[in-house]
Amino acid sequence: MTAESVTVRVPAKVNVQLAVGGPRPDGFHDLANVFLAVGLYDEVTVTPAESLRITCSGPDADQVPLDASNLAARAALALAARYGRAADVHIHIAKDIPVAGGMAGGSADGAGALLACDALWGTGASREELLEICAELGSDVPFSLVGGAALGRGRGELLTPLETGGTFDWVFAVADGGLSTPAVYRECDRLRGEAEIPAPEASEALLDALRAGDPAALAAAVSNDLQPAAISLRPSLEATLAAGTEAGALAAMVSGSGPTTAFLAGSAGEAEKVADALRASGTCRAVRVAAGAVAGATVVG
Ligand SMILES: C[C@@](CO)(OP(=O)(O)O)[C@H](O)COP(=O)(O)OP(=O)(O)OC[C@H]1O[C@@H](n2ccc(N)nc2=O)[C@H](O)[C@@H]1O
Ligand SMILES: Nc1ncnc2c1ncn2[C@@H]1O[C@H](COP(=O)(O)OP(=O)(O)O)[C@@H](O)[C@H]1O
Repeated sequence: MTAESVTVRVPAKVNVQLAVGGPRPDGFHDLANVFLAVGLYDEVTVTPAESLRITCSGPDADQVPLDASNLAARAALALAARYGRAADVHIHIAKDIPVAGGMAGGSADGAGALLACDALWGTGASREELLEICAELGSDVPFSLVGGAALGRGRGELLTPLETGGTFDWVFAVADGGLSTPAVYRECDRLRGEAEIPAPEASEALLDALRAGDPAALAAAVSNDLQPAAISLRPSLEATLAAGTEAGALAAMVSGSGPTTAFLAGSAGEAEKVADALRASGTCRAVRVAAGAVAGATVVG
């Protein structure tokens, strides 16, 4: 690694509320998407190179595309195009966030590569410009840059930061294989049929619970409109959710579009107990423990 490398650390997310409106003419759905950044991280390192190249390491590395469809490559190309320069970097992704798991790993890499290239190239781009590029890359990418807790409106890209009054302890059960986000939204529409869909709104009780740092109150208020669709496409998630509930989790839910399932615990110690029980249950591929809220994309070296 040369002295010119820049490394950015970017967290995963869990959606503590995901309220989904009806389909829009552009194919997206309006959301009230309450994001919480949690301490599972990808690290994105950019180094000057002859031309754009991507490598990836980590347990799920074989599932990450290494061509121009990778969100990190798209981020580098978008920033380079805006500043009239070549995207001549080697991007290395040290991936710890489960792939296609509903934890925004690809979005994290997009935000990470953007911030890393910006620092390496010294573009002087404003925060607003970076957020604009993030929104072009994907609905969840702006949140990966910002982190903490935030309400995402529109398709999730219009962020309002939220206060959190304490740390929330989570357990994540990683499932075998991924779920396609567009397929889960389509299944949500199919299950809803002709029903009238109200405009999505953030729950006041949920925002109060975040502000108070109260896990029991948060557990009572969490919701995910994509959960029935994820379970419809992957019925085995029911068994994982039941195993976490039996183990004493305060709340058990699908993380975003899934198939990762998320369990809120009352303390770090409780989280370890839930994690042990999930590991023993044989209902998932891997179990991770992480707390949030944590900071968004951050230059670490
Ligand atoms: C569901 C959520 C919850 O945070 O994330 P995941 O759980 O998959 O990580 C997000 O809405 C995913 O955001 P992201 O993965 O960035 O989606 P995008 O790349 O913008 O869009 C991919 C596809 O998802 C669908 N999509 C996405 C966002 C949205 N508000 N409405 C949609 O219908 C569309 O079919 C779109 O073509
Ligand atoms: N840097 C990246 N890391 C992971 N997946 C990526 C990346 N760039 C593009 N993708 C694609 O995005 C899809 C969604 O992956 P990911 O962002 O991890 O999940 P989710 O959208 O469920 O949070 C993957 O199947 C993969 O094809």
